[in-house]
Amino acid sequence: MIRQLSVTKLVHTIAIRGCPLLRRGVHIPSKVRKVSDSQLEVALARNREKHVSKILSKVNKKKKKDTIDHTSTESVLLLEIRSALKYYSEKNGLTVGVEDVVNPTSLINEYLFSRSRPTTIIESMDIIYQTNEGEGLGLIPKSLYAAPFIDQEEEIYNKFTLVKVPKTLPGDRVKVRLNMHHRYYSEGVLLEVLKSKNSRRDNLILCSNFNNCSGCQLQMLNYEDQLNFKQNSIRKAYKYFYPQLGEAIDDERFGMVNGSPIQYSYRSKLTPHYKIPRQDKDQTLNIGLNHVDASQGILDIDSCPIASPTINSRLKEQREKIFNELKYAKAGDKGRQRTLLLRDSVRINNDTGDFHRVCLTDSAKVVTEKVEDFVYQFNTSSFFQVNVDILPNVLDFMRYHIELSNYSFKYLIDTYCGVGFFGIGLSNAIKEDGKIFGIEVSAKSIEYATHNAKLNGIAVPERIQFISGSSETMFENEHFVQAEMQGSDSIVIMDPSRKGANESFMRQLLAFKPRLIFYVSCNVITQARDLAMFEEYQKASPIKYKIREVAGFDFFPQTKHVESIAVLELCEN
Ligand SMILES: C[S@@+](CC[C@H](N)C(=O)[O-])C[C@H]1O[C@@H](n2cnc3c(N)ncnc32)[C@H](O)[C@@H]1O
Repeated sequence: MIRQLSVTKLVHTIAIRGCPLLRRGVHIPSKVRKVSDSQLEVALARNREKHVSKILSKVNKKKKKDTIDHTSTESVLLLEIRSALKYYSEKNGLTVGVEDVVNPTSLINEYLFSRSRPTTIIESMDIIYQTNEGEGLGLIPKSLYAAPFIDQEEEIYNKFTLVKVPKTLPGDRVKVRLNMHHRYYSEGVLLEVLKSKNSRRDNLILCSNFNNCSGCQLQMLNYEDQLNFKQNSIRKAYKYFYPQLGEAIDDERFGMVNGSPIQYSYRSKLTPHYKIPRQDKDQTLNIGLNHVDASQGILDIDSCPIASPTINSRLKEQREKIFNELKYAKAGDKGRQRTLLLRDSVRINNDTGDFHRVCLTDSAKVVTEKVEDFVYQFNTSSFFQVNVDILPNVLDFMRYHIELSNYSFKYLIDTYCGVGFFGIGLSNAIKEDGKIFGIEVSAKSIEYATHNAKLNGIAVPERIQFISGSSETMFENEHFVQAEMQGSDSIVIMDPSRKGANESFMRQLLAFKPRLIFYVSCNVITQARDLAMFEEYQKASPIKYKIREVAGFDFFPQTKHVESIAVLELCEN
């Protein structure tokens, strides 16, 4: 089959897959047709569209990153695929391994581009496994559909395609359309749930966009089942990345998830996006979140049931505004993607102390939040948790563990501190003559953390001090060193972003020897990896820690996400 491809698509294909198109007789510009794969890349990069080299470097960078990051989504999916096949094989007395689900290059290429891919409908497929991304996996014989797209029959004889389908559960029988094919799996789009032998309850789904929106994954489950799914995600992460914990992971309390006080209307921030149409006549404008089928771009949404009521009413107003202003879009802005900011904030009446919630849309405005008796202010680009209702429960959990230590702590060290949430929120949990240190890489967040300390009447720098810098530099910071803090008097909280901490931080943490450590994480995969690394360092050291508890908190009901808090205590020698 001869097909015209844009240079961008061609380069993308070459960068990702090698140059399969040459072998398949796809049209390639004559200037570069008779050259080797690498020459082709260079020729395209030098001679054709300006952005080609940019695209190549981006793809290469991603490839490079992926090869070293075992915690990337793709690497974890491969672990999940192995688990799914093992489970399926054991259940059915078969041996299906990853080698049996490999997609040949010709098949991958055939389904690469949304505009030209074949329409393949699988009328009936059973979902056998649920990944930690909340997607179902089903297995179909390749002979069912792949014969026209392969070079040799052996490539499909007795082979399977593993199909990943969002919004499905083990026990569902589904009708799907096949989309992109990757090396070990394919993407399926759910067309219909034919039958379910599981706890699916479609009548629980509150959102009319649920099937198409990439935001939520679990609305069809009752809340208890959602929490069980999340506990299972925590357990799987530890089994994959910290298997040394052994049977402890199977304990029924391990990773048990604390529910959110509210399961809808909890999100205090929403950032829908839209693309300004290129043509004046083309007034189709979708303002919303990504479609679950990536080839469909942005899904238009006019309300989101997990977002707060103030956000939803403001969303309607903002959408109107954008539609009305479309005709005034500057030529240079056409085709550009824009993000709409919707941020809940508290308005406090200084005379009465009463407060109510409003929704901000201007990124220059300052957000105010109230958790327990503390007030926090920050700019819209600073990090702050978006489910404020669950935060008192998290602080209570930490206070419980502090009390359990039966020790009067003098120091609280809040690493990756953002605008000071934990340091300020737990400031009463240490001795009156003690001190709190916070460190954070964003200088703007540190400005707000210091402001928040003062706002809440905590003496800066005598009682609390926030330092701008990378968390690893905390341990050599002059103020930190001058305070002559003893690890045995200290609690360290670490709350890194999704990529987790790093070797240097974990080594310094061990050397500092805090009595109690809270590792708060929005990515349990990197948390488990870091704690396994921490255990490795302990082997060469007399300092030993025990994991007192790993608990989940459901910061994002209806979605696949879970916050995991690991509590580590120093073992007495
Ligand atoms: C998940 S947020 C937690 C913020 C805060 N603990 C809270 O709950 O609001 C992670 C924070 O770590 C910061 N960060 C990322 N890398 C860092 C590093 N190497 N050192 C210090 N802070 C970092 C980010 O800017 C972000 O504010």
